[in-house]
Formats: sequence, structure tokens, C-alpha cells
Amino acid sequence: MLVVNRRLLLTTLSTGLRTPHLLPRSGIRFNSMSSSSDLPRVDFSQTETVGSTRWMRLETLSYHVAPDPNDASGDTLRKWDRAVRTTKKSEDAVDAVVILAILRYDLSDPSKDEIVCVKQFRPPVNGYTIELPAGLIDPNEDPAAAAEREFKEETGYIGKVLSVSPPSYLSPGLTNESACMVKMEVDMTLEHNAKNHERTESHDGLEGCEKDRGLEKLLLPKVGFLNALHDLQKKDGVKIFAALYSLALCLKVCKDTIITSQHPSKMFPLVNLETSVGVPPMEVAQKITTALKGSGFLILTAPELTSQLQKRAIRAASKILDTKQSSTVISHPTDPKIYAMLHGLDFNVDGDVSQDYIQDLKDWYGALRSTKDVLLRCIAIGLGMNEPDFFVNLHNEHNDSLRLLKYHPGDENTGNRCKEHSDYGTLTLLLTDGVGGLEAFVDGKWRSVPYIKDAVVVNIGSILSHWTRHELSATLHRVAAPASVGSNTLKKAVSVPRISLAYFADPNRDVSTTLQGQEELVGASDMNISEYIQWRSGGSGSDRDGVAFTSGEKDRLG
Ligand SMILES: O=C(O)CCC(=O)C(=O)O
Ligand SMILES: [Fe+2]
Repeated sequence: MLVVNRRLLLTTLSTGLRTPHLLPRSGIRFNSMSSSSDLPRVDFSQTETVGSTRWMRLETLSYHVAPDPNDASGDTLRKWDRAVRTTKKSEDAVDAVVILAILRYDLSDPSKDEIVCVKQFRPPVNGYTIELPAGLIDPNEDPAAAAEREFKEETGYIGKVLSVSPPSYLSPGLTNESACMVKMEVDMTLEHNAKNHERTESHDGLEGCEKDRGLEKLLLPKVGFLNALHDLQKKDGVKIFAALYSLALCLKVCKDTIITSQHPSKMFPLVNLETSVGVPPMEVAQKITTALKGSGFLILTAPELTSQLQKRAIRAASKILDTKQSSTVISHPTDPKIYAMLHGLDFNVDGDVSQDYIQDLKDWYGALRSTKDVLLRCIAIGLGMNEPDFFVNLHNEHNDSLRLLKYHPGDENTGNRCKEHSDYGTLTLLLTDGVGGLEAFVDGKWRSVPYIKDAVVVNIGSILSHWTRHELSATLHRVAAPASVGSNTLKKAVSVPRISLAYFADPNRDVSTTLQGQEELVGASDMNISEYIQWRSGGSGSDRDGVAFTSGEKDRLG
């Protein structure tokens, strides 16, 4: 978009230049005459060099600004300090190239692409940074050639230049340093690149200063790039180059836009939580609360619920549920499924299970735990409560459980794989392997809850519905199959096993099911949370003769 300087337009109008034949066809006016409308402008003849080293010069610039009618002094001269590279040949010469290089492993599958980054010690920030590969352009070298050379020096790969940007400015408040952004593609099926790939990160080609600074290449996935940067920042304390962070944000915004535009469901909206800590933006809180007041369901993406963690959790659940002769794995007495209930962070799984799978589930559980707190804050804010942490404080014992579920394959005669019920806690976060069947009873009909890759389903349980005087809905749901009454589920879905992981958030044990000043939860008079959960779930035994929904919820089912 072209931004037209308002002051320039006004000056143009008052000096009478608004005759139609002076206007370019686009209708945007340019003033090429030298007048006060050229201002502000630097007067380089007055530049003072304050200090200089081999590589850098500190200058104080003088620049003129337009007279300010409110400034009686009439002073139009201003000063600004800047750093200049001593290698710069002229005011407009480009100093450097910054390289966005994409490693292509499979030309038909861009989801496998990686972005080449470099980690190095940077004395000005007294720490390690993660940046794009970059380097100064040699005298008489063109930017594309400089990019190819620098890229090979820093990473060992041979890349093909796809585009070169106009000069862009790295920190224009501080320096006139400029760089062309060069986009490169690295074909990893080429022998040279494949060979170089086998070597470890710090490679032999580096010399002098680059070696001293411990420069090493880091290959980060293009899908989930922003999360990969956050992880590095959190775990290794690396400092992130601003251009790299903007690139990661743009990739994320594009991905969210594509997913949202493909999924415009009002009943089960897709919401991006945007943050995994603290207080979420008001707009997000409102979207979440509106959905949970409506269908009681929504589909959620959140920074901590990465695609990688989700894949690992599904695989771990599948492996654990396949463990032979494990007392942790229970056959459901009525539904065609097996399940395992894991409580707290010390998952106790009986049988021969790799600790790696237990760790995968612990990581998933940990990510859900912080996401749960942000969701509870969203709900408090969205309901207009004064205390955003009201619900969080009622959950600070973190009495959550993770139910791993595996549904057996069936055929067209198979009915419900999980019979209709409401969840009894406060919030449920559900991850599935994408096999269909989840249906919610909304506005008198069973409706399929869509599956969105890399997202989880969130729904409200009876306690939170009750605490909010049913402003939030504990909606009945089920995992249907073709023979379920009123089902939309296809035969294809039931012909394969189905894995899901339901994370149930329960409040602190000694909280009453009835918050002060409210009517009691139907059928649960005088129970604390422990007793109530016992009553609803049927205890910890395998007979599961609990209560699937409260009588009020049953009325809504009709
Ligand atoms: O497996 C599913 O998709 C849903 C499971 C469920 O609703 C539950 O276990 O409460
Ligand atoms: Fe459920």
C-alpha cells in the first residue's frame, strides 16, 4: 500500500500544484520540485565524525525539518547520531546480504522443508543469537553472488538463488546499514548437500572470527517454526534476530488464516489461544466464552500444543493401550473400547512400557496444564468477572486426569463407540487421531464435531456449567458409529480403530460442588468435589456404573 504523506499533500495544495495535468494517472501526487516540502532532509556537508574504528564510525548528522508555526524560535536544524560501516562505499551502497534458505528434502512435500539458521556468539548483546545466515558484500560483488558465497561459507550447502530484494534496513534508528534479503532453495537430493548434511553442526569451513564466535548452523522446521524459536529461546536462552522472528510470525499468521478460512464453523469455532501463559487478549477470551456459552464446544490451537507433542502423545497412547497384560488398561464394560486413566504427573503404568512413551504423555499433560489455566482465565474474563484468576485459583491442586482411549473397529451394525454423556469436571481438552465419530447434541440434533489437524477440542463439564448457572453448556456428546440413532458418522470411520486422549480438569478436592450463593448441583447435595466425582464416574473400578449425565442435562437431550 502506498502511504501518502499528509503534510506533503497539504503543501502541494497550498502551493497551487493541484492542476490535473500534473497528476500521475494513479491519482497519487508526487512533488518533484525542490521546496520546503523536501524536508526533512539530512545535510551531509555538516556531518561530524565523533569516533571511528577499523569497522565502524560514529557520526552526528544534521538535518533540516520544516518550520513549525508553533515554534517561535524558528529553529529547523536537528541532530541525530548514527553508526556507519567503514566498508560502505557510498550513502546508498548495500552492505550485506541476509539469506532465507529453505532446505527441500522432498520437492512434492513442502511440509518437510527446513529453514537454515545460524547460532553464534554476538558480543554487542553478550550472548548467543539465532539469526539467518548473512554476510557483507565484497567490493564489486553482486548480492546474489555474495549470498551464494556466504551461504556456502557459513553452512556448507550449495543453494540456488530464487530472488533478491531491494535494499532493506536492519535498524534504521541506529544505523544506515542495509541488506538485500536473498531467497534461496537448497536441493537436499544433490550429492554435495546430502553429504554436507551428514556432518555435525559446526563444520570445518569456518575461519577466523566466525570460528571464534562458535558459529553453528541450526535447521528448524518450516512447519512450527515459531514454536521452535520459542523453544530455543526458553531452553538455551538464545536471543532472536528480529527479522527471523517476523518471518516466524508471518508463517504462523498465514497458517492460521488458511486454517480459519477453510473452517468457518459458527457452532464449533476454531480459536487460536495465542498465548500459553498469563492473560490472553480480550478478543480471544470473548470468542472462547461465546462458543462455550453456545454449543459448549470449540476447537483450539495453542502455542504449547505443538503438532510434534500431539503426534508423540497419540503414538504413546496407542503403544500403552496395546501393552499386553497391563492392569492399567481396562476394557470398558459396555462400550467397544479399552482405556487407561492416568492421574497427576506421576503416571503409573503397569507392564512393559518404554519410559519414552511415559515422557511423551507427561510432556503432553504439562502443555495441557498451562493451556487449561489460560482457558480458565479466558472464561473468567469473557464472563465479565472482576477476578481473572477466580477459576484458576479453584484449580491450583491440578487434579487433572488423562484418559487414553482406543475404540475397536466395527461395521455398519456398530452403535455408539462411547455412549452419550456430559463430562463431569470443569473443562475437557480432547486430542484424537482424526478418525471421525465425535458428535455433540446441539439445538436438538447430533452434530459432528469437525476434526482439525494440530488442534484440540475443548468442552465444558457439568461442574463449570453449574458454577456459571448454566451460562456455559455441559453439552451431551458421544462417539457415534453408523448404527447410532441420528448419527452423521460414516461407515469408513468405524472400520478402523480410533485413538483419543481426553484431559479432564477437575477442581480442588475440598471445593464444594455448590459455590456460595448458588443452587445446588442437581442430585449432588452437600457433596465435595471428591464425592461428586466418585458418584459421577462410578469410582475407580472397572464396572463404570457411574452417572452419565445429570437429570437437567438429560432433559435437554429430550
Ligand atoms: O474419544 C472421544 O473422542 C471422546 C471421549 C469422551 O468424550 C470422554 O471420554 O469423555
Ligand atoms: Fe466426554
